[in-house]
Amino acid sequence: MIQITDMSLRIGQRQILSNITFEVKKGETLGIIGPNGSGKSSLVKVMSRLLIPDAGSVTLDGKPLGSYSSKMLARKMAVVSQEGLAPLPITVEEAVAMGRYPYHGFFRRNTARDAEAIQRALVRTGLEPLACKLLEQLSGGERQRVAIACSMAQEPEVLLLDEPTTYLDIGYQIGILNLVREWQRETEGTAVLVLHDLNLAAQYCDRLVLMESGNITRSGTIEEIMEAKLLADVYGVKPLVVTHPNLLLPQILLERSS
Ligand SMILES: Nc1ncnc2c1ncn2[C@@H]1O[C@H](COP(=O)(O)OP(=O)(O)OP(=O)(O)O)[C@@H](O)[C@H]1O
Repeated sequence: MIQITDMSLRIGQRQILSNITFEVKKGETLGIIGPNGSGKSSLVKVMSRLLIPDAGSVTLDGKPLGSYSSKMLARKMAVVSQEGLAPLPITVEEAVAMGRYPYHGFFRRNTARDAEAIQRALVRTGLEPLACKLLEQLSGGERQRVAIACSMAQEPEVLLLDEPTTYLDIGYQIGILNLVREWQRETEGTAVLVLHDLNLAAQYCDRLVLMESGNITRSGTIEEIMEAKLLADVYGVKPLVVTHPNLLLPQILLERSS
């Protein structure tokens, strides 16, 4: 669905990403992990055309990303950025309605089809009771849910979520990731998730891409990435890899150093 080949990105004099090659397959959940500053957000920005690489290619459904009009791209792909939604004085419903922009522009009235998509996104994200509240009256976690509702109202084929669980308590973290999973089941959508929590990444992703200093150190199955020596080298910690007793997936336990 998305193919990135030999892609490199410079910003000013700085090499941010180098020789990135990987594929996101239709219907899968791909996790991007790696230490702070390793290039995960920059990679998501390239995948969503917010940053233009200076070498290599990025294609979506076989066509260069650059060949899509903004509206066509927004119908295919929705992005929830790390920054989330600002606490603006607009209602939750108005914010979610912005997700319909690619179908009619900002200044046209919502059609019945738009209203249906907005309502579905509000229900799916459990935001219906908050529909008339202002964003500025919501908690950070609730605003995060609004950002995701907005991206779902967009009815994309691919959702790119950059650290969707940052600042959220464990209940909200699981809630957000379950939401994405349910959306995928219902729509056969594709998801790319940047996650810091490796245990959640192992539970919710089909495959992982591990980044380090602007490069992909390894990409592969959960078992191939959740490997003690590899994670120790990349993160500089001493992880103990154990098997989750119910899910039978690798999970890590960390040891304090002194
Ligand atoms: N606009 C910019 N100008 C210069 N350097 C930048 C710019 N944006 C990002 N960088 C640098 O690129 C590198 C990768 O940043 P990026 O935000 O992609 O990393 P990340 O893996 O998402 O980090 P984090 O986990 O901390 O969010 C960092 O060293 C960062 O300082």
